[in-house]
Amino acid sequence: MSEVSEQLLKGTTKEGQRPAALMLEDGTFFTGTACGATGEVYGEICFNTSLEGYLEVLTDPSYAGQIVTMTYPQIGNYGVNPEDAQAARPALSGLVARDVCACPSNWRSSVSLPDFLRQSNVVALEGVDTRALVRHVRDHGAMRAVLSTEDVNPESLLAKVRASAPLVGENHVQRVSVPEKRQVGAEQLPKSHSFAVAPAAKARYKVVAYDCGAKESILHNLVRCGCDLTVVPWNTPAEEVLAMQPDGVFLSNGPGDPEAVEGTYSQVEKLLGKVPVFGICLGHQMIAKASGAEIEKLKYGHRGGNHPVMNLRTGRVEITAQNHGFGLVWPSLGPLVPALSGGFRNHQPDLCFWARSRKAPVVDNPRFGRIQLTHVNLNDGTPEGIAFLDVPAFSVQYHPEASPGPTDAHYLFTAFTRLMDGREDYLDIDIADDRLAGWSFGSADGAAVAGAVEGRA
Ligand SMILES: NC(=O)CC[C@H](N)C(=O)O
Repeated sequence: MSEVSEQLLKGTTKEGQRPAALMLEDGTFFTGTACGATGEVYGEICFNTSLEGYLEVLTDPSYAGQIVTMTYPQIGNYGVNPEDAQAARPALSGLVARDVCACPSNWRSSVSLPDFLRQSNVVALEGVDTRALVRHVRDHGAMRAVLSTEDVNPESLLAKVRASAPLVGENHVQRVSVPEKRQVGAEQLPKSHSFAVAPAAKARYKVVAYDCGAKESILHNLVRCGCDLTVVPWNTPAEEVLAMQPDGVFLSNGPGDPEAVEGTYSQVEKLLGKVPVFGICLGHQMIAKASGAEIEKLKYGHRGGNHPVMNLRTGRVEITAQNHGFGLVWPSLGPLVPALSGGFRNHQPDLCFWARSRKAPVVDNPRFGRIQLTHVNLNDGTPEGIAFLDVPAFSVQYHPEASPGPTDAHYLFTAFTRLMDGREDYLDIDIADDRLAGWSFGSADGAAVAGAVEGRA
């Protein structure tokens, strides 16, 4: 027991449920009860602060290799509606929660969360003091963890977690990408799509989407904006993509360490400048890697539905959904272009600097010319969006599709269609214009917006 932290936190147990335990690699130990599948799983411990959307989190392929803790204390209250799932099955390693509801009340629900976890073979633990766990990760950083319903012995769990593989260096993308190409069009859109108030725009853009573990809602948003999608595996050669003569290429989100996804970023390097490119999250990191940038591992990442991001071009703050553990090192993209950067020094953004500046600085990238920093996270000042000024490409680290989360950043999908239209002002979109894409921000008149979409198509 000597190696095991003093902080042995006893969780609550529900009658009739099997005991389960979570051990972190630094010896911090939590106990509670099993509320999903039984077994023993390994992964990097992380936490998500969304108040709702647990099914979308559970089925987001970007969580492969991670044990996710939900900070909201009651999880499962509204059950599980398969139409909200982001992939056919969960890819995460395990789930940790304070209290999981076995008797949901919701007309859309078809199964309770514990039943879904068991059917999907997700090992889950409840009864944990998730506030203590999250504070620990926040103070000490992301680390390896083991979650077990088979073994609750601290010594043996500690030995096992210390022998497990770290997230860094491992390619998790290859196991969540599509095995072969598939088409996604309006017929694949779910019948009930929260916030969508109009039918999908007529398909006008032929887009090839690299699937590194794409969330379905990202693909659906692209379709709603008028994209006819050919979804291809993560390592599809650029030549094959260009031979399809697409109007644009999309790079999806995805799990794990971006450094390990050379199969994608080496192809992106060959696509930039030849076709309009848009990337989200891992897709953004792929574009950065293709441009020779450095990527850093964040202390404990950003995961939730309430992260403020400033659009440095407009000065507008968006409340965004986030899920990433790595980020771009902005100065590594190239030397600053002082004439376009308002006299700022070229350093990694920090909160005070960017909150005051509201300038979108530009660097000169040796491979692709001028690149502008378009978005920063206002919680910690990290870079969250870039736009290339000499080739048609842009990307964001956060999630305009939300799912779960607010839809403030939906305009980025519309921006992609404008980029494919060859518009220079593609990024400078007013939310009112974005409503033409058939998206409600809580107050839209559905009929009027639907009419506008018909007119546009
Ligand atoms: N959601 C994502 O695409 C995550 C990207 C990457 N795996 C990260 O953690 O930073």
